[in-house]
Amino acid sequence: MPTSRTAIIAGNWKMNYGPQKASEFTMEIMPSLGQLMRSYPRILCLLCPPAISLSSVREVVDAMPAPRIELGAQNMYYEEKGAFTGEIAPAMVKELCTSVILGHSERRTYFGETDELVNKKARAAFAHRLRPIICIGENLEQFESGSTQEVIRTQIQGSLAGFTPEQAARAVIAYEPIWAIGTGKAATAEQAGLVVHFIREQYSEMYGTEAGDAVRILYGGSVTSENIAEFIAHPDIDGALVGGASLKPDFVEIVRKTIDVIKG
Ligand SMILES: O=C[C@H](O)COP(=O)(O)O
Repeated sequence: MPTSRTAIIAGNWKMNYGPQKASEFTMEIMPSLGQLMRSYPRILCLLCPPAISLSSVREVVDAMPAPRIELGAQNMYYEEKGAFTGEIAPAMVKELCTSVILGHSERRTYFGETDELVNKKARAAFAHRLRPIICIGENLEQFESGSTQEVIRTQIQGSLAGFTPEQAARAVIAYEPIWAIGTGKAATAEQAGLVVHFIREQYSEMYGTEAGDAVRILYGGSVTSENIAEFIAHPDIDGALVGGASLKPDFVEIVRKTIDVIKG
C-alpha cells in the first residue's frame, strides 16, 4: 500500500464470543495491541464482535485506552427505530462504534441481502457518521467462469448507487472472494490485487481519478499472520478484513506484520 493511505485491519468475529468471552479475549489482546498501535500512527484497527458483545468490548477498550482501536458492528438495519424485531438501528451502533460492516457475503447468502438493501444501509450509516465497510466478492462458480469483474461491477454500482463523492470517499470497500472465506485457501496477493485494482478503476469512472486512488480497499479471505505481509505489500491493497484469525492472539501478529511492511 502507498504512503498516501492509512492501513485498516478489521477483525470480524462473526457469531463468536458472547459478552463474557468477548471481554476476556479483548483483555488478553489489548496490552500488546495497544503497544503496537502506540508505536505507529498510520494504521486503524477495528474490533467487530457480535452486537450483543459490543458493550463489553467497549468497556475493556475504554479501560485500556490506545490510539485508533475502534469498534465496528457486523450489520445494522437502515430504519431509525421502531417495530423491527431483532434489528439494531444506526444510532444504537453509533453509541459504541465508528464503523459498520455491510453486505458481508454471509449476510447476502444466508439472509438474502441485496445490493439495494446494502445501499440503503450504507446511506443510513453516512447519515449517522458511521464508516460503512461494504463487502463485495464473487463465488467460486463466478470465479471459475471468469465473471469476477462483471459481478464486482454490478455489486459496486448497486451498493454505492447515489453516493455523493464525499460519501464514496468515506466508504471502505472489502473485497472478499467467497471461495477464500473460511477455507484456508486465500487468494494470492496478485489475484486479489488485480480485482482491487479493478475496483479502483470503477471508483475512478464513477467519482474521478482521485477517488479511485484515495478509496481504502481491504482484502478478506483466510488472512493470517502468515500471509498478511504479501497483501499489505501490494500497492492497491490497504489492509484486511480478518475472520477466523481475529478470534486468536494471531490478530495482534497480523497488526504487527502490517506495521512492519508499511514501515519498510
Ligand atoms: O469477514 C471476514 C471474512 O469473511 C474472512 O473470514 P476468514 O478470515 O475466516 O476467511
